[in-house]
Amino acid sequence: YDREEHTLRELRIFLRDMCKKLASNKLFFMFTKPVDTEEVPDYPTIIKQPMDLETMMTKVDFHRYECAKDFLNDIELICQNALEYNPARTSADKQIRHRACSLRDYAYTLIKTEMDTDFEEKCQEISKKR
Ligand SMILES: CC(=O)c1csc(NC(=O)C2C[NH2+]C2)n1
Repeated sequence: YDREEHTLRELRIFLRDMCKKLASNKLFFMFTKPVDTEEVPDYPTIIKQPMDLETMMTKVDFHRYECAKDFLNDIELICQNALEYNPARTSADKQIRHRACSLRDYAYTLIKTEMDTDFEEKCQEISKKR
């Protein structure tokens, strides 16, 4: 039991660092906080499952991620939401779509290069048992 809790503690430390790195990149500022439904009233009519990096940091602290795959699923959600909400040919929409794709690719690459494969496999085994 303790060994598993130690593994998940180490995962949370890694994922907090991931959130920090992603949120500190100016390119991704529009993904750092929930969309303000006062400013953008049609957002919740289009995007049914909003996600952002600040919410993800809170989910880390609430032990909502048991492996990096679960974390990347929420990164994917941020990306898909942005592609859905910004479909237009305008440069504004194109720029947000490009940044959403950059966020996704940067997150996958950070995890692939900085996380030990065996460690993620151990986390996924723990996650399956729970
Ligand atoms: C987080 C997100 O995807 C987002 C926040 S504002 C926005 N889009 C716009 O403000 C307009 C540019 N075309 C609509 N997208």
